[in-house]
Amino acid sequence: MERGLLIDGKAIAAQIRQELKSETDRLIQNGVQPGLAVILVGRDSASETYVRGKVRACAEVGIHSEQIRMPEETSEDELLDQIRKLNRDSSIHGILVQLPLPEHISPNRVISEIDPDKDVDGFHPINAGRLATGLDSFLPCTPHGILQLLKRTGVQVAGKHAVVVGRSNIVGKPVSLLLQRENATVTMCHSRTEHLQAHTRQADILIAAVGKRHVITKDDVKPGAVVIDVGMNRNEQGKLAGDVDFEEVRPLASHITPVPGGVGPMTIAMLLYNTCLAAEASGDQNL
Ligand SMILES: Nc1nc(=O)c2c([nH]1)NC[C@@H]1CN(c3ccc(C(=O)N[C@@H](CCC(=O)O)C(=O)O)cc3)C=[N+]21
Ligand SMILES: [Mg+2]
Repeated sequence: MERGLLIDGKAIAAQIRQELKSETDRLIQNGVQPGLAVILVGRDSASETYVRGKVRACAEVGIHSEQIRMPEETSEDELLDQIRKLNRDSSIHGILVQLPLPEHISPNRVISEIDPDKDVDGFHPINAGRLATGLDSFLPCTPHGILQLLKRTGVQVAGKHAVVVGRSNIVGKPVSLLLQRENATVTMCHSRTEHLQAHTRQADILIAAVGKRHVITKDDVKPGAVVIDVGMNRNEQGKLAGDVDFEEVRPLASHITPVPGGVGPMTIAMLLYNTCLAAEASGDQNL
């Protein structure tokens, strides 16, 4: 049987970072160095790893980055104050508050406090609404990264049936909107979907964004499907596993993303992209 081609997110993300390096050089020559602030509240080892990855990627591309670490006991008001300060800081074009936040802080209140023009995650309700109504907006990084993987791999999206498993605000909902915008026919499935397999087996493009290790197995996939694995599941030892049973599904798939090395690096690349976009827009306003 034909083996599924690997969609190499690590390599495609490296290519995008290289493109963004030129963009950053150009912006710096015009007097604006893109700047990203990453706020991390509390200590969470997975979050620490991701934030390190973001900071390293910024340095590679020439984006100024600031890490703001706040203790676990930080109050919601203190965090909101920090965000307002960054909203006013003209050297910062993008603000990211690393999720999840401690239990006593409302992520919705926090995200809503970020200036929508600095919301490089694309999580602010203004940006979510702009995306849903077809206006220009910051695109959420993981969904945008998935679209870039499909585009740069030459996968045809228009007219195809995409099945999205998962309905989160961060991945499932926005990726379904982006796929529709690219003229796919989209089915959304979730934890309460009956006969899930009957849906996933119809997919020309299957997006697994469930958050459970290896829930998608070979019986869930139509032969020749393109399989995108958004899962980032860590076991007790911290080892990463996707939502897709990669070894089992790969032989059936036409293309498949690995975990790690698939969607994850693209999420960071698109964050850098949004930060450059924000810096560019700020420059326009200052002309
Ligand atoms: N406000 C906010 N924005 C986010 O974008 C955000 C967040 N909060 N909270 C956590 C999730 C998770 N996330 C990842 C980014 C990169 C990788 C990544 O680069 N993964 C590598 C592996 C990294 C490793 O080995 O741990 C890979 O898949 O190859 C993974 C996960 C962004 N998130
Ligand atoms: Mg503004």
